[in-house]
Amino acid sequence: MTRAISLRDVTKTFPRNVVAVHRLNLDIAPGEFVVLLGPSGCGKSTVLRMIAGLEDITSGRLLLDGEYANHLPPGQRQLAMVFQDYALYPNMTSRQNIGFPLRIEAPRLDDGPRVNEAARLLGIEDLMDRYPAQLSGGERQRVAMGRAIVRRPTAFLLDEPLSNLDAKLRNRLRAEIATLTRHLGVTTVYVTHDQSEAMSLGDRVAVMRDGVLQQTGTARDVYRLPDNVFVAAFVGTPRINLLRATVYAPLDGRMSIDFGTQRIMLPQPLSDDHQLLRVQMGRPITVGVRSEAVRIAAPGEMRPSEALLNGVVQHVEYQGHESLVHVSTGARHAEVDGLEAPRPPVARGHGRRPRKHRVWRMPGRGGRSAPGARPGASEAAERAPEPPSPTPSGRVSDGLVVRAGMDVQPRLGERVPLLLDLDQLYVFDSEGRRISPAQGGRVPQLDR
Ligand SMILES: Nc1ncnc2c1ncn2[C@@H]1O[C@H](COP(=O)(O)OP(=O)(O)OP(=O)(O)O)[C@@H](O)[C@H]1O
Repeated sequence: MTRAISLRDVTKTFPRNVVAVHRLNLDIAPGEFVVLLGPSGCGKSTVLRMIAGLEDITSGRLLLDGEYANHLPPGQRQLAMVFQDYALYPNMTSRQNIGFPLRIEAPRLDDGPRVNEAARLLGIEDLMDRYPAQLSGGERQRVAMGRAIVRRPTAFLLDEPLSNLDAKLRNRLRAEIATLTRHLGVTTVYVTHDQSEAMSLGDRVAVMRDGVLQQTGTARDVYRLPDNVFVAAFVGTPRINLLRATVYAPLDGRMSIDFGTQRIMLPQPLSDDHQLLRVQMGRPITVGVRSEAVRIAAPGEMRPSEALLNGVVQHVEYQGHESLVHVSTGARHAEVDGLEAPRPPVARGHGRRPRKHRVWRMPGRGGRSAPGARPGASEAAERAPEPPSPTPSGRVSDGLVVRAGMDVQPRLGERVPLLLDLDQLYVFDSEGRRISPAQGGRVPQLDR
């Protein structure tokens, strides 16, 4: 049996007027796997605890299979919760820990068959006579999962169940949890602040910020069509580049986006999405550029949908199959409130002065130097940036992060041309709402 879970206008206020969750609406279908994602303190655990009955709902309604359930004690909800800290009884073996809920529920029942079944599903048959102190973190979490599934709950509520484990084990257990819940066909609500975990699990992701639900959708939709700048910044690795800009839309000239030190002209005729930018004329906007939407390549290789910017290489993160190149364009980066860790500022050239005016060459392509911008496509070349200069705090403004294949090996301080795919540009208004691409219209593609 599985469960539909609905939250209708649910608010949770703690003493001293701490609003942990504000008017949250979420419908979870029977058998669905939904991930609650958001930074620390955004209210994810509180939502889960309200569903479990461990926290009272201040206002709004919880429905289980369409029935009002705010008043039901936890034991009557048939939901199983798993926490990050396992919470196993240290003086009980795995077998006793897993069987414990059954012994409480029905002391005379022979729990053997159900405990064995849980152990088999989790592949922990050989660990059943060990005590928690004799188990690794991953094994303990499997036992905790066993204790959750043994009661054959109608839904799983998992609160960061893997965050105490190392990265490799986390990946493995993540896949196991997804397989197990699918096999059991049980509704699952999974809380995490790790966006890569959220993207790899679950049918849908619900992104929260400051107690408010920002967006729900498949991982792909949330990545491709973020409703606002917060979702765009929270979902995706490396984090989306967010640049402050202004739209210029003269009646008798071409529309352009001005980044302060450089400007890109939008191709004519304007696409429907670019038309939407006209009303933003003169207002501050935020332009979002994912690292796969910009490439380091000679202007001669520019495609019709691309525009040129110039920048200076600040830092290169070697990743094996590719590099993440941080390039300073002189554009100002937009800050997003409520994100845990802003990108660390990049130290200027690891202590070395970037070499000024080094000309970028494409390795293995005849060492061609970058010619000027294509007429009409961009004003980048005429207004190329100077190497990054320190901010008043002494930090260098952080750069645009660009993915580069192994055939591109830029050096620190090198000036490089950046080809920006205008079809993959996101534009957010001064309130952070996505203007472009419009819903249902052209959407940036993941695959290139
Ligand atoms: N019992 C409580 N009393 C007062 N405030 C609380 C209580 N529990 C949680 N809060 C507050 O409610 C807000 C949401 O907390 P919650 O634990 O739901 O966030 P979270 O997104 O799960 O965070 P984390 O990822 O760090 O666990 C926070 O500001 C927190 O300080």
